[in-house]
Amino acid sequence: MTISVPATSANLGPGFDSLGLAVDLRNEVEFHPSKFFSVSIKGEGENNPRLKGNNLFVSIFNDHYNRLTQKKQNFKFTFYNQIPMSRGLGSSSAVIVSAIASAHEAAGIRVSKRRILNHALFYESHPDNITPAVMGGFNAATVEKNKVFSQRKHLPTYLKAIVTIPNKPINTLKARTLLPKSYSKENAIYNLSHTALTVGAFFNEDWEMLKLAAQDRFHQKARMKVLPELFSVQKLAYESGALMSTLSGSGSTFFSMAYDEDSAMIANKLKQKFPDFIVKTLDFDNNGLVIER
Ligand SMILES: Nc1ncnc2c1ncn2[C@@H]1O[C@H](COP(=O)(O)OP(=O)(O)O)[C@@H](O)[C@H]1O
Ligand SMILES: N[C@@H](CCOP(=O)(O)O)C(=O)O
Repeated sequence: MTISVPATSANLGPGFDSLGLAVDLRNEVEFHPSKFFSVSIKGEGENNPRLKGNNLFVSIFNDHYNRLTQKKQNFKFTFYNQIPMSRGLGSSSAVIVSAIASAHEAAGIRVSKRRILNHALFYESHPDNITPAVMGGFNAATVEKNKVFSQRKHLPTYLKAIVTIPNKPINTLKARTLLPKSYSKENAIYNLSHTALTVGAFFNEDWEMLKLAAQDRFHQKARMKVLPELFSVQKLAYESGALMSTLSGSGSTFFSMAYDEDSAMIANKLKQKFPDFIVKTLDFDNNGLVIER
C-alpha cells in the first residue's frame, strides 16, 4: 500500500486562501500492520528526530484510524519525502491529506476524494493547498458550511513550474500573523478583480494574461520583506520570460510558471543569481492524491 500526495503552490498572487495548483514533487508513504509502531523517513526530515515520534502524520492517522475501527493497531510507516517543510509548498497539506487517506485505506474503508478533502479542512481551514493536493491541477476553492467547493483545471505539459527555494523556513501560521486585519475597499476590489482575471486566464489558457492578472495587494509584499531577495527573484523571473511569478503560499519559495522551451533558461538565470537557493523545474501535477493498492 503506497499513498502519495503532491506539493502545492497556493495563493498564486491575488487568490489568497482560494487559488492553488499542484506540482510534480511528492511525499509518499508505505505502511503495513506491525507488532510494534515504527517510523522510517527518507528524504526531507530524515535527520529530524522530532518527526520519528508523534509527528503530524501519525497523530492525524491515529485520529481517523481509531474513529473508523474503534481499535488500536500498530503500523510500520516508511516515508519518502520530497516536499521541503515550511517553504510554502504545502508540506503540511500533503501530510494531512496523506494521513487521512492512509487511515481510511488501513481501515479498509474506501471514500471519495471529496470526502477526504472535507476531512482535511478540519486541520487546515484555508482550502488553497489541500484542494490541489487532493485533486491535482489548478483549483479555485471556497468553504461553505465546513465543506470545500472548488473548480479544477487540468494543466498542460507544455507549461513548467520553476520553484526557487531559499534555505529559510517560514512557518505558515506565523506568516499569517504578518498580515493586516483589514484591507481598504480599493485593495479589496483590486485583489477581487485580479483573482477573477487569474481564474479566467487559467480556464481560457490565456497564459500571457497571467503576468498582469497575478498581482496582489493582500499578502505578498508584507511576507517578501522577511526575505527581500525574493523581490529580485520575481524581477529576474519576469525579465527572463516567466508567465507568472508569485510567492508560493506563505513562502519562502517563489513560484514561477513558464513555457517548457523557456524554463531551462529561466531556471539557469535564477541559479546563477541566487546560488544559495535551490531552483527546481517541475511538471505540473494533475493527479493529486494517488492510492496504489
Ligand atoms: N513530511 C512531514 N512529516 C511530518 N510532518 C510534516 C511533514 N511535512 C510538514 N510537516 C509538518 O508541517 C509543518 C510545516 O507546515 P507549514 O508551516 O504550513 O509549512 P508549508 O508551507 O510547507 O505547508 C512542519 O513543521 C511539520 O510539523
Ligand atoms: N493561503 C495560505 C497558503 C499557505 O501555503 P503554505 O504552502 O505556505 O502552507 C497563506 O498564504 O497563509
